[in-house]
Amino acid sequence: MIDQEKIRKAVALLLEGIGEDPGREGLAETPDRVARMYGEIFSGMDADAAEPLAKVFAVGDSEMVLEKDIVFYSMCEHHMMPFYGKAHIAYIPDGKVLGLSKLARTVEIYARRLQLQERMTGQIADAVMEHLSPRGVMVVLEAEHMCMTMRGVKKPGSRTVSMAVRGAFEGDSGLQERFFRMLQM
Ligand SMILES: Nc1nc2c(ncn2[C@@H]2O[C@H](COP(=O)(O)OP(=O)(O)OP(=O)(O)O)[C@@H](O)[C@H]2O)c(=O)[nH]1
Ligand SMILES: [Zn+2]
Repeated sequence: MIDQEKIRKAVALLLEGIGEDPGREGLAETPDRVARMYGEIFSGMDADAAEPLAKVFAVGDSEMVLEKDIVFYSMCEHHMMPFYGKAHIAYIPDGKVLGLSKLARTVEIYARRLQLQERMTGQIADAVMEHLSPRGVMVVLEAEHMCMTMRGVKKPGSRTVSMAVRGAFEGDSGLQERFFRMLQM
């Protein structure tokens, strides 16, 4: 559970630490604003992917389903700076499909935490496997990390691509190629 009072105190201290006066007019409400903002951008801390993934629809035989270009914003756990980009998720149903919005809701749950891109990629794949039990799932995330663009090595435009495969996609380069072909369509 997010402790807004602790965040407010920490932000006031942070302002002092960078040499600001937390009491000056423009900053007076900043600790409270940041606490509310963190409540929003870390809302995934209190969320469980079991909830969006609980509602499924029965289907007969079905081919690969790809939900692509799901925009996400997350925060890297090393610098607490944003990383953001797109998630692409494919699964091969085994008699059940998800409501279309549910994969995007699952991405939101894992993005709105302090994250590592690779861990988030695996968590999305594992959640879909666990709750939908499809024949297989493949997740690709592409993102720009502000800790690499605004500071540090300063390489704007560089993107990190991560992928996770589970079930039928594991070791099946043909299926993985079909994923990338569908992504390009
Ligand atoms: N693998 C991985 N690395 C990340 C992610 N987000 C940030 N990083 C990296 O985490 C590393 C932290 O490295 P450190 O050497 O501990 O920190 P630093 O001195 O600030 O490093 P620089 O960013 O190189 O200045 C950096 O290389 C970041 O680019 C992520 O999602 N996945
Ligand atoms: Zn970082």
